[in-house]
Amino acid sequence: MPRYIRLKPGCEAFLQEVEADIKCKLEKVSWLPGFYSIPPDIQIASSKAYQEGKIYGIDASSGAAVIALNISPGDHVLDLCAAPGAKLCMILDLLGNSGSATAVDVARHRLAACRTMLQKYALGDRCRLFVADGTTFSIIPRGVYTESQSCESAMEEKEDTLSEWTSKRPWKERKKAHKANKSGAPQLISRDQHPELIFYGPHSGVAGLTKRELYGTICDNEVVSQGYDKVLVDAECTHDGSVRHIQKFEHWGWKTLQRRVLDAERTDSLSILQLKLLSNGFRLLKGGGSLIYSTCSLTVAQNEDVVEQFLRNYRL
Ligand SMILES: C[S@@+](CC[C@H](N)C(=O)[O-])C[C@H]1O[C@@H](n2cnc3c(N)ncnc32)[C@H](O)[C@@H]1O
Repeated sequence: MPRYIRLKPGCEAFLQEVEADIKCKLEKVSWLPGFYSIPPDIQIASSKAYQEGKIYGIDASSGAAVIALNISPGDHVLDLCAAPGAKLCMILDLLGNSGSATAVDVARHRLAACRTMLQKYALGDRCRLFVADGTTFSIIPRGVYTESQSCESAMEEKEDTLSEWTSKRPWKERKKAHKANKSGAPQLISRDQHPELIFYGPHSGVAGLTKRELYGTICDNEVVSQGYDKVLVDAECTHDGSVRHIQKFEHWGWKTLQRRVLDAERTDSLSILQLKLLSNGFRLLKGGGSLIYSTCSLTVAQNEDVVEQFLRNYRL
């Protein structure tokens, strides 16, 4: 199985330099712009090109899911299960200097890794990251504006206006994060917890909004005109379609395959989660927009069945 890399747009002139750096020839993937295949034994993590953010390690199948979104300039894109962020980086590269991307993930530590990746590739300008449950996430791209406001509440809100992002968090927040880190448990947000904004870029549309505008909700009818142009639901799954993931069972022991991949209770609850994520992603989609549902599983239960059930629910 070959491995794949994606060249950062604008770095095409460095192709030969990258080849010399990782000591192999890059084979262009004809159907996937910017993608190249390399032999499986090539390690890119220690290369200069990777460390300088000229190349990304990303599977061709991940690239295919993003290409299917058909991103156009100015699109507001929602990535509902975004961490660790390989597809999000590609979305932001395709958006360039227009539109915005909103990335959501239920796992704080995974989304924090995504933030690090955005910083490495200098892609955070038009992006905002929310730790939130994608099955209930309700924040629209540009904020909810309320027309009739008393003078007093307008004053109060002015004080609540979000200024430019700073990585300096109030000590209470830092203490909480430190405590959670120390416990070693995965930091997952619950369904009814308020979304937590852990990063936003200067052109993400957040700075200047009041918290009420940012977190305000609108009715489903209004989403038709104010929702996202493109939604990616790259749902949590059993990863059985990833050869590299399945190879890890050589190390974990094949006996654990039953528990990790084939367990009926786990796959049933995953299908329910997948359907909820897909339905909520669709709820936030603008009229005429496009949604891509993807998984890295090959099971019918996590793909065709979920989509079929979704279409039945919406009578589509
Ligand atoms: C297949 S991974 C996504 C990979 C990612 N799109 C990328 O390209 O790097 C699935 C992600 O879904 C997240 N997830 C699981 N349940 C979720 C939920 N209820 N809401 C939002 N994200 C969820 C997991 O934390 C995990 O990061």
